[in-house]
Amino acid sequence: MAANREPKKKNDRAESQVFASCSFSSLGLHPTLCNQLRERMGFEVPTLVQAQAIPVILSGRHATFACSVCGNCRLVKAATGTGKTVAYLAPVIHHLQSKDPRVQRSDGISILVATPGRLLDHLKNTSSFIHTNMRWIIFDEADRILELGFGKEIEEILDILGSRQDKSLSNEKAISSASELPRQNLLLSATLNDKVNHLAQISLENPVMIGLDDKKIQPKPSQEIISSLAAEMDNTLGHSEKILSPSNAEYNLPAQLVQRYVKVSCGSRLVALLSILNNLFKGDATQKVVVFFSTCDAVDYHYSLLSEFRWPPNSQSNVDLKQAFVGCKTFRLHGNMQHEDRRTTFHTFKTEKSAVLLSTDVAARGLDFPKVRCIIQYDSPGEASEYVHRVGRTARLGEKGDSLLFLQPVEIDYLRNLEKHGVLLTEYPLVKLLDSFPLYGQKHNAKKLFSLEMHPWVLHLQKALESYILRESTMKKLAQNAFCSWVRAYSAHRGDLKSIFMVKKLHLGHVARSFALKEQPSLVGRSFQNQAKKRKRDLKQKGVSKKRRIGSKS
Ligand SMILES: Nc1ncnc2c1ncn2[C@@H]1O[C@H](COP(=O)(O)OP(=O)(O)OP(=O)(O)O)[C@@H](O)[C@H]1O
Repeated sequence: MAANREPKKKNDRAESQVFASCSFSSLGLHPTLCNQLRERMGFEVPTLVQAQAIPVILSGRHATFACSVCGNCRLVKAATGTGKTVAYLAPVIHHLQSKDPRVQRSDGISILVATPGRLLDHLKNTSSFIHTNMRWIIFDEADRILELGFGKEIEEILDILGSRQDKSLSNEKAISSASELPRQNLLLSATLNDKVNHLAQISLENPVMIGLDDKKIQPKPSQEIISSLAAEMDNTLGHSEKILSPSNAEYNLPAQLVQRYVKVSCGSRLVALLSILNNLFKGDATQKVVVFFSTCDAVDYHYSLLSEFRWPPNSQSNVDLKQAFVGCKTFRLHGNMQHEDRRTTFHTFKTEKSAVLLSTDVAARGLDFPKVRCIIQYDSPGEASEYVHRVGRTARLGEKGDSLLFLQPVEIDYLRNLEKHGVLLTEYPLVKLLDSFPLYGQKHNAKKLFSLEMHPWVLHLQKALESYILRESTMKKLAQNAFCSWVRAYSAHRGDLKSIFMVKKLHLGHVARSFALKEQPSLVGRSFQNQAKKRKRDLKQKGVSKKRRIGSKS
């Protein structure tokens, strides 16, 4: 979440329906905190999810509220970029600011941000880690924590903290001893699934679902807001089973987000990507774009290619006249980079006005880059929830945003998968775009094409790219590494997705073309096949059934 000193005015985005028509103070927040939100962060009014969540979280054991729902458990589901962070942090800070006597430095840690593994370790092994006054347990990106396999750790944490609902002692222990106030557990995500459902069941008693009908928030005094929200939620929801019914698996996407897919055969993917990026920055030189890849190697290769590849490629051209093919600064972000490099990239890309960021899923969730205009998913995301989080890096807080998903013709069924979650995409007119590139000073028209690969512009750019990679040995090595890890990642799709992203259906020669490799290098092919054979052998020896093994992708 970013500190933003430019005041964001509600009127600028009247149509976006992101902001509520009430003030922070009317939600019951401490006046000092309201001033800080306005003066230091530039937040004039709350967003809709904040207007819904803040009074509910603030209410704690409030009598008016307690009559309709049990006062100590909350569940927040709202679209990406709607201000969920402040929705839970503001009430926490409000309580810290209102404490009498005031919180002292010597009281220790007031807010602890932790990963499940480290937290559990401290809870078990650090004797000086005192948690008796713990008031809130907040699971941000709850579904991801569980997806990553931290379910057991979370259950243990809840057990140790006495916050698990199915334990006989939990209600007694869940009262924090110093404040005598009930502990609140908050789960947050833009996407909920069965695993979150389970976590909600074991950690939340009659949770309140925040982020339902956002439009009903009107300016009212805080007490009235609390009462009316309580009544509204009670009428709409009633019990937790209803809250977590399967219909809620449908994802909240920003209404103003324009979602498209581009159907392109494997061998023409790279040309399509570069042409689309070139066109985006030609159309508007001041914009930011994020491109998602499946592996660190793929990010490294495309980063070098975008940074180094010059245009026009003709060797007779004056070197000074050659330019980068895509007219903007290029950045990369992935998990194999040094922490400091990642920080620098993050902060620089944040403030850039015109740039493209190439990234793995390390940037798919939670990261808040202002003014990203377009998200390109060059490698498909897998689970639909990951699609939602990736596209959520644009169209934040009511801003405009576009997203583009690359799919090969054999992968087109992935659209059905998204449709099941209420995510609908329209097709991007790729041929029209390719037709617009002048060739040898002439515009061409490829209406009578049999396939995209035969499009004159595709042939022209592909040839230039392949010659470039052939000349540059470092680039060739990067391309080969990227090819290998791309195929590995492709073969690691799981569940239903295995029948859509079938490695058997891939023509490895065409995959090589998508890395501008003239041929599928035999060494690369052999090493991949050897690795696949070895994996199979290992699994057989261990008696393990065929199971997903990605290793670290991002
Ligand atoms: N009331 C407000 N007024 C103006 N800007 C705000 C307000 N609340 C939050 N923001 C800004 O909105 C942006 C998105 O907020 P945040 O990152 O909390 O969204 P989120 O819902 O958690 O998104 P994600 O699901 O992607 O993590 C941030 O830049 C934040 O500073």
